[in-house]
Amino acid sequence: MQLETNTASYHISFGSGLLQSIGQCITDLFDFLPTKVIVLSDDKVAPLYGQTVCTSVQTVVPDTKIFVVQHGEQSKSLTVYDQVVGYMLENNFDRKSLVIALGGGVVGDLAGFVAATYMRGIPFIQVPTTILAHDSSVGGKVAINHPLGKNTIGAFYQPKAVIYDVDTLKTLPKEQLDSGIAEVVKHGHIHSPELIDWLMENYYKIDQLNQATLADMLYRSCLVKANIVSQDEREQGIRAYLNFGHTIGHSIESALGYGNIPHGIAVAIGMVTAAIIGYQKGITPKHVLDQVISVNKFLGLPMRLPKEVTYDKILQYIQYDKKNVGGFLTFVLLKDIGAPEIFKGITKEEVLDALYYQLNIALDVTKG
Ligand SMILES: NC(=O)c1ccc[n+]([C@@H]2O[C@H](COP(=O)([O-])OP(=O)(O)OC[C@H]3O[C@@H](n4cnc5c(N)ncnc54)[C@H](O)[C@@H]3O)[C@@H](O)[C@H]2O)c1
Ligand SMILES: O=C(O)C(=O)C[C@@H](O)[C@H](O)[C@H](O)COP(=O)(O)O
Ligand SMILES: [Zn+2]
Repeated sequence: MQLETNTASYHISFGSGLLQSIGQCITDLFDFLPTKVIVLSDDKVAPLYGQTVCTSVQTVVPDTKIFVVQHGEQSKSLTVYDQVVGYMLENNFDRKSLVIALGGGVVGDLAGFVAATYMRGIPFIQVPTTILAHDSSVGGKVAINHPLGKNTIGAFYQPKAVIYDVDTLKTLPKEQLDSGIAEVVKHGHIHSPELIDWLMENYYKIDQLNQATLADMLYRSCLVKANIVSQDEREQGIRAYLNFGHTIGHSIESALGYGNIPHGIAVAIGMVTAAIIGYQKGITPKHVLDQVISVNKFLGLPMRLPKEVTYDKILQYIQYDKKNVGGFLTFVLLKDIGAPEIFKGITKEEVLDALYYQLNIALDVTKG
């Protein structure tokens, strides 16, 4: 799959055994080989795949080093960013060096932000290893978190390539499956009713981690993402649709302290809240709200806020959402499945009403 934006054009490869060929990819991508390569990974992924990647890259760039951060959302921080940049400076990484992000969305966002800012920008390649990272590795949003707001320190900076070796998914813990599927559901709700149907029909194989079905799902979901990003790289309009469920989702993540809920799980809850807000405003038809709820139920995705998150905290953190303009809360709401729209000026009362409603349906669903 090729993604064309205003600033870049790059290939997203899906397949088996791709980690072993990253060295060759680098040769194909660059007229002049990078001077040095830093492979950024985390302490769960590096022991599994770090050596394979480094060995492949070292065949073309002998000066390749791996830098390993702790796994988890806490690594998307200024502190860890500072450690990576410090390491690169001390080891004489220059403007012709290359960053490779080997891992899930945390490593991808962090490494991308390092690449975007190190000496005002050096190239990077995304090597995603989670299901969720089909979303994070494509499209060039790179960021770290501030304690007050998710991804509030970041950039739009496209990778030179995305290399998705689906063999890596064999070691992904099962609990990461749901989080990744939530972003597939999001892509379906905003752009592709067919993707939702496909997901429901194929869920048995997905749940069994059937590799071919997983690869098919990632391809279908990436198509949606690539389509939207190619039309609106810098979120001047329709790219905000990709934020469906994220206003509340990000607030839940911030309220719990980063790393205490997987991103996709928070988004799954946020999609239900957004569907309720839309329903209560007369924008989202009841059958669409019902479908959002039933898809979550079918896939075993949660419906309600974690008990520890108070409504006050949600109202506090939604203030820092990047979609807000001039202090007006902005939500992506559904007019239909596959037909989102951006709504400015949602009030805190409307959000609170939706959260009460959500608690009640969540209780009903649990009873049922
Ligand atoms: N930039 C974007 O457009 C975008 C889109 C969606 C999400 N995100 C960001 O992505 C992050 C979440 O990404 P994630 O869900 O991939 O989380 P993650 O990167 O934390 O990975 C989840 C866990 O799985 C482990 N892991 C990863 N790959 C593995 C493998 N193949 N085998 C065994 N273990 C493996 C990791 O060590 C980690 O513990 C969030 O910070 C979110 O904000 C960004
Ligand atoms: O690519 C996008 O655009 C998205 O919104 C994708 C989201 O799934 C992702 O979580 C993104 O990082 C959220 O963006 P943000 O601008 O709200 O931080
Ligand atoms: Zn997301």
